[in-house]
Amino acid sequence: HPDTPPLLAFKSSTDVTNSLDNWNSSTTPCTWTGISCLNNRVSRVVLEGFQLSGSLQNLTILKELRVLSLKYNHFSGSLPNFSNLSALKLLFLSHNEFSGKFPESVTKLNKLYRLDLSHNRFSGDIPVELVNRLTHLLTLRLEENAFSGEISGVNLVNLQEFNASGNRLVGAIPFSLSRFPVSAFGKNGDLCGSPLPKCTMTDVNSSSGGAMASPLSPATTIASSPSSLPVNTHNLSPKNSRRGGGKMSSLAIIAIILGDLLVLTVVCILLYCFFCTRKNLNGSEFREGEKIVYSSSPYGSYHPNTSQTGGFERGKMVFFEGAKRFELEDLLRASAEMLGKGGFGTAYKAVLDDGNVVAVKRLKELNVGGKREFEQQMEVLGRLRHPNLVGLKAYYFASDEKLLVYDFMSNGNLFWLLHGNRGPGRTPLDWTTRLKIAAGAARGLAFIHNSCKSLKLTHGNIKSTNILIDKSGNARVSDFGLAIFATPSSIPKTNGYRAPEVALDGRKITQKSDIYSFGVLLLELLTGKCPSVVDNGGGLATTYGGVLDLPRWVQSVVREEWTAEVFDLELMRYKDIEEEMVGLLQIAMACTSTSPDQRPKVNYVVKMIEELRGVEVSPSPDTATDSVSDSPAVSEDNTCGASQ
Ligand SMILES: Nc1ncnc2c1ncn2[C@@H]1O[C@H](COP(=O)(O)OP(=O)(O)OP(=O)(O)O)[C@@H](O)[C@H]1O
Repeated sequence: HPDTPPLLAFKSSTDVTNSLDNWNSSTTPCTWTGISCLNNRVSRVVLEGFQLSGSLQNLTILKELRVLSLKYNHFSGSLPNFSNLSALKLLFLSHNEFSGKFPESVTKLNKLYRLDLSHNRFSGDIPVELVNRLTHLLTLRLEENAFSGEISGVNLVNLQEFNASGNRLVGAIPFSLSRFPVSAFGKNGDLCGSPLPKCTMTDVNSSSGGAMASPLSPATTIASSPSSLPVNTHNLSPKNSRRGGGKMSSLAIIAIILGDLLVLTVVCILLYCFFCTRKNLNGSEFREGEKIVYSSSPYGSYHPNTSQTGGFERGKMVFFEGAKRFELEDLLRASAEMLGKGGFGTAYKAVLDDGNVVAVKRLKELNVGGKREFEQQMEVLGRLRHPNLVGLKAYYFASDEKLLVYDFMSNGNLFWLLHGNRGPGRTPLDWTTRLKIAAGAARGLAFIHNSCKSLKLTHGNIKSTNILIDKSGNARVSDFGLAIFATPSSIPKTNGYRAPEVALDGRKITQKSDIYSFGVLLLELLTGKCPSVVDNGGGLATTYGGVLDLPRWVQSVVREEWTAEVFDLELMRYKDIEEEMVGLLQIAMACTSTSPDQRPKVNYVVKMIEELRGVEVSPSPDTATDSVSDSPAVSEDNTCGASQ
């Protein structure tokens, strides 16, 4: 095994008491005390309190290492160069006797999200600029060392846990750290600013001997972005601000003016490009805020006093019970904005003159069949009313135009919540919300599956863009029942959610295949990975038809007994949720069984999800009244009635 030699060398140089007695070359290291593997490479070394001493040098060639925890040992000296351990996510070295400067090589580990160097003998300045590169960092523990100098330039927005008490730090506490308790800064040289008392002239003077003498670090002095300035203005008294004036502040002013001019120029160029592009756009469909988006449709020349529109047949607008009525003309007059294009057509948000907001789906050429067939299907769909479904309010049918009018969901879709804006400014999707969405979507699907026993209704296209979030934050399933109109191009055979029997044998969509898609959706919630794109990160992805096969990937990781590895990094910040995450993972894996017969029925799926936490993931009390539609949920018989 490639990792055996470095591990045995590590044992021989550090394990004087022979605590690691089953470490020998006759077995694979994956079975040794404190070692776990992923894809047959050592991914985890957890040796806490084993009385080990000496150096970590031999561990630095374990390239696949993700977790290294050596708390409560007697390791000493400087840390070796860790930059080779580029997969490292968790590094716990507390309660040892490490010394020397802050280990700069650690700041190159850009996947790191927990770093604990506390209770050692590290000293010297903290290289703030380098530490700021660790943008994923959730934990930074440096307490009980001998670090000195300033931390005023620290800017780690994602940090959940921070402690620098028991050091020799001085100067202002930056704004990004001011949310941590007083205890995180206690027993230091002379720190000041929130949460500690305000900085005074003396604080500034006393810290001026350090390497970063002024609380105005060079980086913040030249920043023209307002976000980096409150750190200093917030913590300094006006007197101190004046003191920092003179040469420095005129330089700063010039830098700010130049920066702002640059920003202004870029904005002007962007605006110019934007308006030029809009001018050149062919057709009106893509223009936001325009009165009529359907101008390429026959309605462009519709005359209200005749039943014909420029040679086209005038169709009829059919409303479902409880939906507020409006005329087709109202819809055509509405200002509209395109929400997106899907396999079945284009969706628009339309604001009617009376302020009512609806979503209009303009179907493209589909396998709609005749008018009667279309109407029958709409009658079935229009009667489905449930707090976890997006209600179909009305439809319009003419030979050349088919429109579906839905309640508009103001909080976007699950795809965007999970994958949108994955970067520094992202708001993470917390675990409770994920669980609530999973439960809501399961209930919506259950209502579809149960609503008409004789028809065995299916959704046919479960995926994260079809799980919308209403104004109360509840999940609502949309786009149900359109799959029967699908043409080969409207739903790709392999979109990551497709059950294998449908994708490979072309068998028809069933309730069992819906359950498979729902299982993939649960995996998407758990892993944060997008099933409909090729995953290029890490070489772990198992793909078929060019897209990530999320169930197969998860199974391969779980088989390696490294279940924790599948969960979305974003979820690592929440404590005590492992049990619920593993519970939901088991449900997802049952739903994505390759054999349709082994997949659970939807009622059972709902029950299992609800039992993960109980009442908290139930719909909020105001859900029922949140529906834009006034009509109550209909009975089974009503749903079947129209289509039989
Ligand atoms: N009722 C609605 N309220 C708010 N947004 C909606 C509504 N219906 C659809 N959308 C959004 O409009 C966009 C396009 O939706 P659409 O259903 O046309 O395509 P899709 O979901 O990407 O693919 P498919 O056609 O395969 O379902 C999506 O971002 C979707 O979330």
